[in-house]
Amino acid sequence: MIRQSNSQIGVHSEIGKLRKVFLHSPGHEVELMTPRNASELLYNDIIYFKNIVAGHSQLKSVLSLVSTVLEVSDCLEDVLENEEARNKLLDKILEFQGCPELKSELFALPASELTRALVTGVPLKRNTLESLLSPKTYSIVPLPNMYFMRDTSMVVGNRVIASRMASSVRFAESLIMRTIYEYHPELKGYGLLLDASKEIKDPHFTIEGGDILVINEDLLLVGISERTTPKALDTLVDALLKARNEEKKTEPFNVLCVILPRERSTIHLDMIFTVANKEQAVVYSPYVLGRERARVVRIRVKPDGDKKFKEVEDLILGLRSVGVRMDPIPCGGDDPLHQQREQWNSGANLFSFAPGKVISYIHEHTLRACESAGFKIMSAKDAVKHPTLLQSNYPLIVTVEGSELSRGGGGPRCMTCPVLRDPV
Ligand SMILES: NC(=[NH2+])NCCC[C@H](N)C(=O)O
Repeated sequence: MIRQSNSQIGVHSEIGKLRKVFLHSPGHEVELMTPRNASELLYNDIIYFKNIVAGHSQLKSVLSLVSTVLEVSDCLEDVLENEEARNKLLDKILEFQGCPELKSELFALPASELTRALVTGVPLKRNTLESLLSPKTYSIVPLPNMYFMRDTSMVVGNRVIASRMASSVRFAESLIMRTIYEYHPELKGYGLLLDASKEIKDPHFTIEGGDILVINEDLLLVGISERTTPKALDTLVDALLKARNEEKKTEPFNVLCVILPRERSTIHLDMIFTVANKEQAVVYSPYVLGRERARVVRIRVKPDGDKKFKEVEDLILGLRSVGVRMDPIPCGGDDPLHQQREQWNSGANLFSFAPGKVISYIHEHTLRACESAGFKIMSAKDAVKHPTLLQSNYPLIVTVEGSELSRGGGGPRCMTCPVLRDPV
């Protein structure tokens, strides 16, 4: 059953005024990384903890001024009080981590300690010859990517997608999110649009939130990438069709699929394209507009299930073909040198908390391009001092310190998972 008014879940755009958002403030789990395991843990480098905490808390303080902020560990702790939730989640995590013998010990922990154990990991006990000689360090691996909340679940329309992560080091994160959506009193009851988290055994079925952009009620942008497969997208399209038919929607809907290069800096679509205002998007021009631009396939789906596939010229024209105007603002400005350097550090990855109100890292050339496109720039520190300026009627970018955060591999959009936005 879908609740419409006083709905506690609902995302119908990338820019609607933010009401509720998930964050995870990075903790000890990111300090457990070493140069040896950084790349396996999906990091570009080991990072300096104090600086990422400082950068992230700037993000959180700005978002707290404009929206309810849900800390995922608080929500996890809440649901772990529920025995059924605790049981199911532990079974799933222990199964894929291959250590069911830890069940009774972990089950007995208070919710706060169990939360900590699940996020910062459980070291392998060296109490048998096998474990003594094992190359593993952990029975349950820590979750240093958890502050990239965007990827592990997403709200599309009034329903939730639990992701199937491409990398096993992130599996537990999506299982945690799935459990929160199923059991948390503030969030439960909305029904899953797609539970991809259960597809752990199928490597061809992966889908992550950084690849899904909700442009409007009838249009999704999806990256087909190292992280999101065509098979998962086909399933999502069918799930959307079914949900829309249940909701008695009579309009066709469109999905624009952007086939991304498989490079470290383009793991998700939101690394090359994010929406900053009603008709403006920050883009990595070489892959959106240039000669090396990504292929884009439009899928048009009618309520009777009829699907038409068509390759379009580029993403901006693809958007035009479905009635959406988006003027590109070039990440890094016009110089290919700055474009590459700033995109690598998540310069195209911005987060909108209202139409024309955006959070970005500090990238000089990208910010200058945004200024030329009509945005004023303000630091997070100033925003906290003068919060009324966030309500101004001009387009505004609030900057957070991201030089260390970005080395985890993502930017402001990656760190946020909107749960509720006002309609635009
Ligand atoms: N939506 C995003 N672009 N997320 C970035 C995630 C970065 C993270 N280290 C990973 O590789 O999974």
